[in-house]
Amino acid sequence: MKLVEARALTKIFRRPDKEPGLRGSMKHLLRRRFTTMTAVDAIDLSIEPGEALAYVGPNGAGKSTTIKLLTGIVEPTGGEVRVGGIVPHRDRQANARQIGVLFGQRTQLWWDLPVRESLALLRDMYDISPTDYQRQLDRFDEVLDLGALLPVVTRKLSLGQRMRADLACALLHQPKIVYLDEPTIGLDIAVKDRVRDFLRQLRAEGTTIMLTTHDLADIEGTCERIVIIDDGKIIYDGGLAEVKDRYARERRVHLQLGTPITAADLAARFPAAAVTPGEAHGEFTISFDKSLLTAGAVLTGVAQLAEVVEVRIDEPAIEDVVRRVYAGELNITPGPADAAGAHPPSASPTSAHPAGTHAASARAAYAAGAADARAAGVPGAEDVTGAAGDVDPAEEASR
Ligand SMILES: Nc1ncnc2c1ncn2[C@@H]1O[C@H](COP(=O)(O)OP(=O)(O)OP(=O)(O)O)[C@@H](O)[C@H]1O
Repeated sequence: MKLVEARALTKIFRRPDKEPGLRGSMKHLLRRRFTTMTAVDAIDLSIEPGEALAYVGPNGAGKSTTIKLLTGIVEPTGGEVRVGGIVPHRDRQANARQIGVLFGQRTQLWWDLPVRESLALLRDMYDISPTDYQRQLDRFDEVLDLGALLPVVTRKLSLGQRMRADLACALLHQPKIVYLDEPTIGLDIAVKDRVRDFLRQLRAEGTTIMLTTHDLADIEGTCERIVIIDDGKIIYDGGLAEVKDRYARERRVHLQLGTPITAADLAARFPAAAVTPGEAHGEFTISFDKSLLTAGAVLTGVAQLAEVVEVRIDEPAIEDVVRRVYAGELNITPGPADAAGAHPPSASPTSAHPAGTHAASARAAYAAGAADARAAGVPGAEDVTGAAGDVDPAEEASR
C-alpha cells in the first residue's frame, strides 16, 4: 500500500488585493478584491513506504504548500490526499502521530525552554514510553551529538545546533514518514555535512523521506527519486540517476599536459568535443557529450599526442541539470520508463497559471545561481508560516 497518495491535489490561495495604508484598507472594506494564486496545481504524487524522495523546484514553485497539504496544516482546494490511509486535514492529530516535520526556516522547539524540556513535552504529547524515549535520546546523541544541547535554552542555540535539535524533535516519535523542508538552509559546510550524513543514515534505516531543498548536494546519496515542481505543477517524476543520465550527458576532462600542444591540435583530434585552454600553460578542458565520446577515448587520444601529467573528470551536478530545466534550456518530458513506470508525471492541466510571472522571475533567480531567491526579492518567498493561519481567512470564509 502506498504511504502517500495524492490525486489532482490543488491549493489555491486568495490574497486580498488592497492598496497600502488606511485609505487602502477602507476601500478594501467597501469593495473587496482578491488575487488568486494556484500554489499547487492538480498534482498526482504517490510515495511508497521506505522511499526517499527529493522534491525540488524554484522559489514559489509550491513545495512548502505541498508539504503543508500532506501535514494537514493547509486544507486542499481540490483533489484528494491520504497519508497512511488518513486524510491529513480531516484528522490532523492522528496524522501528526505518523509524520515528522522539519521546516528549516522555523523551529518547533519552545523558544524559552531548554531542548530537554521541549523533547519531554513532545514525549508526553506523543505518549512515548520511557524506554523508547531514552533509546531515541541515545541514538540522537550518537548521530547528532544531542547530549551537549539538552540543557541549552532554544534561543541560545546557534542555527546549526537548532537544526540538530529540530531533527531530533521531528524523529522522536519514530514517524512513518518525515518531511524535511530545507533542512540545511543557512548552515555552514561542516554542519551541512553532518545533517547530510544523518539523512543518509535515516535512509539506510528505511525511513520514508520527502526532502525539499535548494541545495541539491543534500539529495545525492539520500534520494534515488526526484520530483521537480514548477508553477505548482509536477514537471518531472523519476529516478535521480535517470535524470542525470538523460539530461546531464556533458562530461569535462581537465588536463595538464607536459608536451607543447595547442587547443587547435586537440580540437582537430576530437571534432565532436569543445576544447578550451586553461589559464596555466599546458592546461586544457575537453567537453563532450558522453553519448558521442568516452572519457577513456579522450584520454587515449590525448596520450597519443602529448604527455598527460594530470587528469580530472567532471560530471555535471544535479543542481546544474535542474537549473537548466528551470531556465527552460532543457525540455524535460517523461521518458519511456516514466510513461510506463511507477511514478507517472502529473496529469495536471496546462492552463495559464496566475503565478506565471512570479514563477518565471523565480526561475530566472534560480538560473542566475541565486541559492535563495528571497535575497532577490521574489514575492511570497517569506510568506510561509507553519501555523493554521496559513489558510487565507477570506478563503476559509468563502468555503
Ligand atoms: N498563505 C498563503 N497565502 C497566499 N499565498 C501563499 C501562501 N502560502 C504560499 N503562497 C504562495 O503560493 C506559492 C507557492 O509557495 P510555496 O511556499 O509553496 O513555494 P516553495 O516552492 O516552497 O517556495 P520556497 O522555495 O521559496 O520556499 C507562492 O507564490 C506563495 O507566495
